Amino acid sequence: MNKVNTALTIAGTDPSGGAGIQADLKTFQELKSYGMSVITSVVSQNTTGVKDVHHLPVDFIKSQLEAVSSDMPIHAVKTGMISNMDMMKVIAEWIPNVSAPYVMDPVMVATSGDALIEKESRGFLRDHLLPLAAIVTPNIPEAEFILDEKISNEEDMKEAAKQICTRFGAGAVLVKGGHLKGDAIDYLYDGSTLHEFKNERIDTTNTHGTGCTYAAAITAYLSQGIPLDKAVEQAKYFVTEAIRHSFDLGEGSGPTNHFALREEETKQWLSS
Ligand SMILES: Nc1ncnc2c1ncn2[C@@H]1O[C@H](COP(=O)(O)OP(=O)(O)O)[C@@H](O)[C@H]1O
Ligand SMILES: Cc1ncc(COP(=O)(O)O)c(N)n1
Repeated sequence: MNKVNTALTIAGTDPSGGAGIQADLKTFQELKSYGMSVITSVVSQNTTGVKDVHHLPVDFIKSQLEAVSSDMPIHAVKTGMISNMDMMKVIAEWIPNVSAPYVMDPVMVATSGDALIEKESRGFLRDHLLPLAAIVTPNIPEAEFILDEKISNEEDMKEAAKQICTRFGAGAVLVKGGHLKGDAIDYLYDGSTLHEFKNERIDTTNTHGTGCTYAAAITAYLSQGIPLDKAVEQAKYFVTEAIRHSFDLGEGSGPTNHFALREEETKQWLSS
């Protein structure tokens, strides 16, 4: 019998394929986890920004969650865009029934600057979903909102990772430094140890969906039983290569390349 590890994403969509559900499923597939998805909102967006949003009825989100969990094993689960409090409540009630690591990407604003969740629901996300997560992956503006403090440098990022973990109760916190200048550095605090993940900053504006892709890669590796610090280390490599080999598609911030590792492998194979 074929054995496979499964990963579920609960998020909004991106018809241009670089972010949201589409980025998550591509990443799961590349990393050889069986991908499954529950859609929260259908988003009319592309590399230039969000045009329109259609929220699915909460009962329909519940129905999708029940359909997948009543039939399929779930080895890791990730959430992305959850637009409002009613959706958050349904998901927060459902998550504890799944005995699998939960990766929370606290999506608030897209790279284009468009808001993806209601402003007044951000606090609910922090207070009710974040404590359920094995790992939460805020970028700098998201970490600033969670703590209500400014984050200007690496020392602030390290402190923010610790504070979010201890004050709000996530199992681990990965503060991502994509929005600072200099090297692309992220800090993971797992409740006892601080880990640094550092890569050179790649000179590109093609960063649409990087946060989704990174969190999805962590989810895929966790679904395979890889320990958290290794899962983040490998996911950092995956997202860096996805940015390095990103595509100049669309008029705005282009998408990352989810099959970049295959290109690297092919190059290594050809030169060996
Ligand atoms: N230009 C870049 N070159 C290399 N890595 C980057 C670049 N921009 C972002 N990253 C990395 O991509 C990941 C996503 O980070 P970030 O942009 O902070 O999140 P988000 O997409 O949620 O805003 C992080 O590992 C960050 O360090
Ligand atoms: C449905 C959905 N979810 C998340 C993002 C954030 O993407 P980014 O990583 O570019 O901020 C997005 N643009 N759309």
